[in-house]
Amino acid sequence: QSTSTFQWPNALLGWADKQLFEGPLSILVAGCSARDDTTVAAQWLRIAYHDMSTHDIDNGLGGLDASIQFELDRPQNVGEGMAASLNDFSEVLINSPFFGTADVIALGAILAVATCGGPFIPFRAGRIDATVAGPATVPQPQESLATHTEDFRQMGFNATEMITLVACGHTLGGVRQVDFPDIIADSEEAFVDFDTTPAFDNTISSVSEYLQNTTQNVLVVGPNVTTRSDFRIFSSDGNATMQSLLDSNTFTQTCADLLERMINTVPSDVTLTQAISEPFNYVVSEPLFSYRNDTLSMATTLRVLNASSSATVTLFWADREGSFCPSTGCSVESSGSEQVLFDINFVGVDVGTAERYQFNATINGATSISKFWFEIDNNDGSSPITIDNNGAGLVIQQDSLFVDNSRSAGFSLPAPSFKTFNTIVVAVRGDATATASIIVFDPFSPNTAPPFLPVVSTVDLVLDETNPPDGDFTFFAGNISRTANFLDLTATSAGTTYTQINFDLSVTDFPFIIESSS
Ligand code: HEM
Repeated sequence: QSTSTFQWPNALLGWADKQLFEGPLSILVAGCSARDDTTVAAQWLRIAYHDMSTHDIDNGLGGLDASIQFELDRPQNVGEGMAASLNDFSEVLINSPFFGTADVIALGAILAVATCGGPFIPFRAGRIDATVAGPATVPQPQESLATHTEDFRQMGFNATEMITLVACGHTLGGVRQVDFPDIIADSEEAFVDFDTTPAFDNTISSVSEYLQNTTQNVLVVGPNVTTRSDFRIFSSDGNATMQSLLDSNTFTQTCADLLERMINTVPSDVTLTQAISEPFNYVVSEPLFSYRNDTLSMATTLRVLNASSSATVTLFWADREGSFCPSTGCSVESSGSEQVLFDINFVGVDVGTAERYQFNATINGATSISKFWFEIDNNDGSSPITIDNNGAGLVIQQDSLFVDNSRSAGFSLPAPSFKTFNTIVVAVRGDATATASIIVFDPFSPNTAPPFLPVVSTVDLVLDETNPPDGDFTFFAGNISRTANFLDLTATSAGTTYTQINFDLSVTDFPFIIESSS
């Protein structure tokens, strides 16, 4: 078993891998053409820097914490790209109870740099979103070199690192006339790019064009001398740092290191996960259960990196007492597989191939399941590989409370309501005297302008008249938004409370029922 696979369950690492390698942000940011209203990469990098700029190394507060959502009315955060980026991040609906907007901003910066041909910066997740604005500490172009040097020191970067970080940032995008009419007077010019290539590079870039005195960067040569902040910063050490960045390997490597430090600048009480730079070897999706006629069904998938085309993959499980039951067949071969689409390919990052194997296990309802594991036989004479969570197995925390995958459904109501919703049916081991509720996490924000905050609500479930008791189970139901992606379940039955946290709704495959008016 590979060490590049995390101990299951780990909702944060699983989600971080999924959003980095298979998530929708790569599709949204793909392409790095000259700056216009359709290219988003540059503004995604800028927002990460502005959000990080609230860090104060002296007291450990601030950093990349999504406080930018509450700071957009400040002159230092002027820019149409700011609200637009937050809108992009909100629309993809990838926030979750443990993966906030700050993680999405960091991920956006990584993918923006990659799609423009820059280095692929490893991703750490686990940032904590601020709930209020941070201090007003983002440097502005009209401020002095001394002010900027002190601002960057406070963020954790010395004077040389300041020069480099600005040069790395200002190889993408440029200045918008509507945002900075004092810098670009000509209202006919919508954008003035920092350099003549949209790419993240130094060959024809902010660095070489600056040193050759051919730069068009308005923060270097703009008519307004007061706002030539890049000129003051770049020349502050007699161009020594800029000269060193002429070497393209130095440029790429130094930018990779500093941008990584930038996006990982977080309040000192925040602990980030391990760095992820390649997909985990094996990823197991949320097991989906359903109970019918005394039988428990479990569906799950296993993603295998660089899978062999001749592989046979088998799911095994142990019953409630922990025993394995070969005679009654506690194992099932995968029902099929599909090639994984690594969306990160859209930004030019090649992470190899993977196959996702599907499993549908039919489990004796009375003896149930306590844990499962997988075996991969490549059928090439090599020993089969066991995927068993470092020996512990993939443990089902309890089998007395679960979302019933085949009884839950999506609905679309006819006019005049036109409402759409999911009806979540939850199975509880117990009778009608049990109670059940769910905490619903919906990443869709009703706000039309930042902050785009997720909606978290509690729904008390009611006894489900359409699903009469079956075996030991009674069913409870409630309606939730179709964009909700995570649930915490709680039920109390005969004095015992059961819980299941972070149930991943995004992998469910409920039927969708369109009701007609007749
Ligand atoms: C003293 C420090 C800095 C100042 C005064 C400054 C100033 C500016 C200004 C005025 C713009 C134009 C924004 C607009 O019109 O929307 C801009 C754009 C940009 N800045 Fe900076 N910046 C600084 C440092 C940085 C750093 C450290 C980074 C990242 C590492 C960065 C990344 C960017 C990017 C990518 C853009 C282009 C945005 C776009 O095209 O939408 N900046 N900067």
